[in-house]
Amino acid sequence: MTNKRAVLIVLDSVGIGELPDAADFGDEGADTLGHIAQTVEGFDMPNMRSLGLGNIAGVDDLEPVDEPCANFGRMLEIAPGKDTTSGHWEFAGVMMDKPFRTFPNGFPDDIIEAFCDKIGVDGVLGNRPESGTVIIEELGREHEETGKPIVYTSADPVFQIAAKEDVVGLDTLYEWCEAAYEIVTPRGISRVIARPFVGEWPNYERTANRKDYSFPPPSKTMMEELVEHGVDVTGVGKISDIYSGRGITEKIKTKNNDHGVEVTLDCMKNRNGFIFTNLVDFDSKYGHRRNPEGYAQALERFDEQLPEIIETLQDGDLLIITADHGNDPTYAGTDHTREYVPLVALIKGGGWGKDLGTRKCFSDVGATVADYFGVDWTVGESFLGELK
Ligand SMILES: O=P(O)(O)O[C@H]1O[C@H](CO)[C@@H](O)[C@H]1O
Ligand SMILES: [Mn+2]
Ligand SMILES: [Mn+2]
Repeated sequence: MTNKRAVLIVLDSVGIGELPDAADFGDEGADTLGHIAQTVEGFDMPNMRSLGLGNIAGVDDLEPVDEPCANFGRMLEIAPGKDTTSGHWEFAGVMMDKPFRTFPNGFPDDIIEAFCDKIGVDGVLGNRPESGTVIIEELGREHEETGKPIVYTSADPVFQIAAKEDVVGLDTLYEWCEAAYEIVTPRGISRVIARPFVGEWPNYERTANRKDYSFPPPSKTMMEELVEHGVDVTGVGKISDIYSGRGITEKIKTKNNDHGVEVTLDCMKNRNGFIFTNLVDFDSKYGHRRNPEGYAQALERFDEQLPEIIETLQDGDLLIITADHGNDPTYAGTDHTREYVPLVALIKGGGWGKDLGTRKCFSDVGATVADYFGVDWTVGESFLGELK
């Protein structure tokens, strides 16, 4: 058992500018944070800037500070995907040799037929890449009349099933997802997602009963190594789902970003070990919805909460704040964007103001966390020494 604490907060989708291979993903010029700053008048994150956010190479739309109170840098993604799973697995040292499969024209007949046979329905609605809110508004009434599942995907390797809670029932929706998981994961899809919704057309609302069924990581995660060495790992938000529970000793689901921060603070006060949080609203509520104003407000809200996070750290605690991919709310389409992610890191009572440079892969995060707990881990390069 350890009495140390490391806190990793992933601001889901808060990218800071195109990666060198962005064109391969159709994402040239994407810059989530930069374009929000350029589009939304008065946008600022003074507390993140005081940690060094504006000092990061390429972050040109937020003012740098003379003496950043944290260490700062940016990270390159190696994984051949810009989805949440690829990014998070890379944090944990799971390197993918081939990308997951995406279905820009919808799922082929054999997949849909196998799915329908297995759940006993005579067809699905949708079956194309689409925004989840757009597709339920378009097909929700037909779904209410027929009871057929709304199936859709995105630029991510995901099979998503939307159903109205009072039409299909949550248990049935979850059974459909389990059936789909058996069919689609052998075909290179990383995740099946239940997307329940409620309400009356056209004011449907998606609910927190969303459930993700993730393909397990193909190799050991850094967190499994921690657990083997007696370090507790608490996953806050969708962390446990992303790793299929591997290396997570306790999972705490959250309703929204505020709740995610609240739970993280509570864990910091009452737990030891690795506290690993994902704040997904930036991505799901604003990035995919192409809503820069909402995105800016959510970022400013996190920024307001940051001082309490810093104050709650105890001497010697490690804090890392980063992101898993971009989702530029001013970019064409409604999908993620291939971007650098920011890196802000400190040890309470340790050094500050160091430029951690451009890290060669997201796995440096996992290597640093393992190093912090004194656990041997070979994937990625630890920057712990720079923080002391
Ligand atoms: O548009 P919605 O339904 O929010 O879906 C988004 O959420 C999925 C998983 O995070 C992404 O693949 C994207 O399609
Ligand atoms: Mn994500
Ligand atoms: Mn997303």
